[in-house]
Amino acid sequence: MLQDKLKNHNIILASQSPRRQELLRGLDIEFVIETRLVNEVYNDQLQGTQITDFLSTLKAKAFTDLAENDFLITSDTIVWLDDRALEKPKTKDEARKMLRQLSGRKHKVHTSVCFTTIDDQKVINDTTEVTFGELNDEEIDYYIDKYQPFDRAGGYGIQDWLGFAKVTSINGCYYNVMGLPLPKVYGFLREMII
Ligand SMILES: Cc1cn([C@H]2C[C@H](O)[C@@H](COP(=O)(O)OP(=O)(O)OP(=O)(O)O)O2)c(=O)[nH]c1=O
Repeated sequence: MLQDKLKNHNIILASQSPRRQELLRGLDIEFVIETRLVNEVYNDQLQGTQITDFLSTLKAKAFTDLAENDFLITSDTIVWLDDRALEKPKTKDEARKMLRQLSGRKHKVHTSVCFTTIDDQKVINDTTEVTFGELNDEEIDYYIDKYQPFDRAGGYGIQDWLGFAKVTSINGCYYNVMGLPLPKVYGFLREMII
């Protein structure tokens, strides 16, 4: 089993996201959490998964002191709509604007995961299509005030009220929307860890 092979490795999840921590725990893998400050800036020529590939790799760059058996996992998620990335909203107005844009439409959620060891680095990504029903202003304000989605890409969490009430369909991995494409991560670890 993967769990036995992983005993020789020190898995580090470099993420402050409570969702990512909870999701990785779901794979029954032992890991430690270590976060470092990263300035998440990218070239605006990048599109879709190019952005998340770049940012997940950038998050790994802060770890210049990996030990022999360290296995670092960094990740990034964006909402992609009308050829633009919706990241985490900084203000209530920004969140409101994002949710109005997402209302009644289909968008993509891209997540990349970067795996780094002392002498190797690989990036995988996954894309899920999410369709929202119509959101009115009362619902949008209720959601923002109660759930404060400022730490969630696109200003929403599929795992909370808005997801329950308004996501009418998804095409692809649910966990990818929450921040980690778990079956892909598990498959990758099984292949890579010997
Ligand atoms: C779309 C969506 C995003 N999210 C979250 C997952 C990520 O935490 C966040 C996207 O921001 P990220 O910049 O990918 O991650 P982060 O800053 O939260 O954490 P870290 O860089 O330390 O790993 O949005 C949800 O929880 N549910 C959703 O439905």
